Amino acid sequence: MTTSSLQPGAKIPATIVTGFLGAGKTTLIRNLLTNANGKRIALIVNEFGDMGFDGSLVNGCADPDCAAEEVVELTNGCICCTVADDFLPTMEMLLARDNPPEHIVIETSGLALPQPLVRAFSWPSVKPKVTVDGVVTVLDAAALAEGRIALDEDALAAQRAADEALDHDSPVEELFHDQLRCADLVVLNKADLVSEDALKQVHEKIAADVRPAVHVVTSEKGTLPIEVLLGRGSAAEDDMADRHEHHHHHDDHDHDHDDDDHDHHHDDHHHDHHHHDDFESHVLAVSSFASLKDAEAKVLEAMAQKGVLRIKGAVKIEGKAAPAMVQAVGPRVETWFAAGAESSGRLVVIGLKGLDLTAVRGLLGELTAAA
Ligand SMILES: Nc1nc2c(ncn2[C@@H]2O[C@H](COP(=O)(O)OP(=O)(O)OP(=O)(O)O)[C@@H](O)[C@H]2O)c(=O)[nH]1
Repeated sequence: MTTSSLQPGAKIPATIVTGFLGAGKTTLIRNLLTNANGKRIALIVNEFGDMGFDGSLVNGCADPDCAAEEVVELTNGCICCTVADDFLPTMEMLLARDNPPEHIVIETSGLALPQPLVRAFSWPSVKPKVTVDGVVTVLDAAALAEGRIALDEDALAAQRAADEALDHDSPVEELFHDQLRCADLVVLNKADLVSEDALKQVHEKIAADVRPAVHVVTSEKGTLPIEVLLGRGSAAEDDMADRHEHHHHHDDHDHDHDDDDHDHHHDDHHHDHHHHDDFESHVLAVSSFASLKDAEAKVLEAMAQKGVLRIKGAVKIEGKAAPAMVQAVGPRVETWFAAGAESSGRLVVIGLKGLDLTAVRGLLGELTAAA
């Protein structure tokens, strides 16, 4: 099965993974690459060393234009390159390859602010070809439960002092808030190390810093389904207004009111009997929709049901030969006709265990026998 659903000529989606030292970014990404299912992912990191790839996963680079130490090919078809000097040249080099990646994942250094990196995607050589699919902020739930941002705050301070590119005047808490504010998905990692109650408190503590409609999921060792991590379609580079950096922070609560519903959604799907979120996915057979608009409206409504994170598939629209592709994540639903494609007449619904399947079925269709 291929997970690629790019429209022809579509921009390559890029996912930015942020989070402080030791939060579990590398662990999460390693997991993601292992479960790439043949999707060709390019990974941009500051240091290869961190990734801990074993030799069997690494090949020499086939591209004569790139220095071997800057780019490595992984045997699962993925590529990994380091940001040697600057982010943009690395990106341009990736885009110029004969066989460009299907998805780009960028691991930021723990102290980098995501906002300036997202803005770099508006650069003329990059903007037409790539879009920010989502900013994933990984948090160390164990450290946060103890009232710390990183378990090893001394190491964090040392990392900070050593990095001349950083603005040393802003307190580390501000960086933390900014990483949260820019997130399209927040991962509360290391859930195995904390109690249910502590996890709940951490969740409450960060809630005000997370933008409305952003999901907070918990994980152990960053193990999350690829569909939850990738394909969020946030186009963050065109949506910076609400991802502001620290200084406007106090205004945030005003925005939050109209989205109380969403916030409740996040709040009640955690902390049942397990320390990490379990996910479930269902395949629904959909008869047909009256129009693209009708499909969009129903899928949007289904996305608002408790626990639903993602809906995708290809469905029939009455009177149309071409099937409509459906991609939905968070508050965004995209539909488009894909001439020549087969309509599976099916939608895959992915979400947290216990999602409101009855409501979703009422809106979209029936479970297929295979599900
Ligand atoms: N117990 C537990 N340990 C974890 C979990 N996730 C990661 N770790 C461990 O935490 C340590 C840091 O994880 P990394 O993935 O290297 O963290 P990072 O955010 O990439 O850290 P830097 O690259 O140093 O910024 C490693 O020893 C991991 O094995 C988790 O869910 N539970």
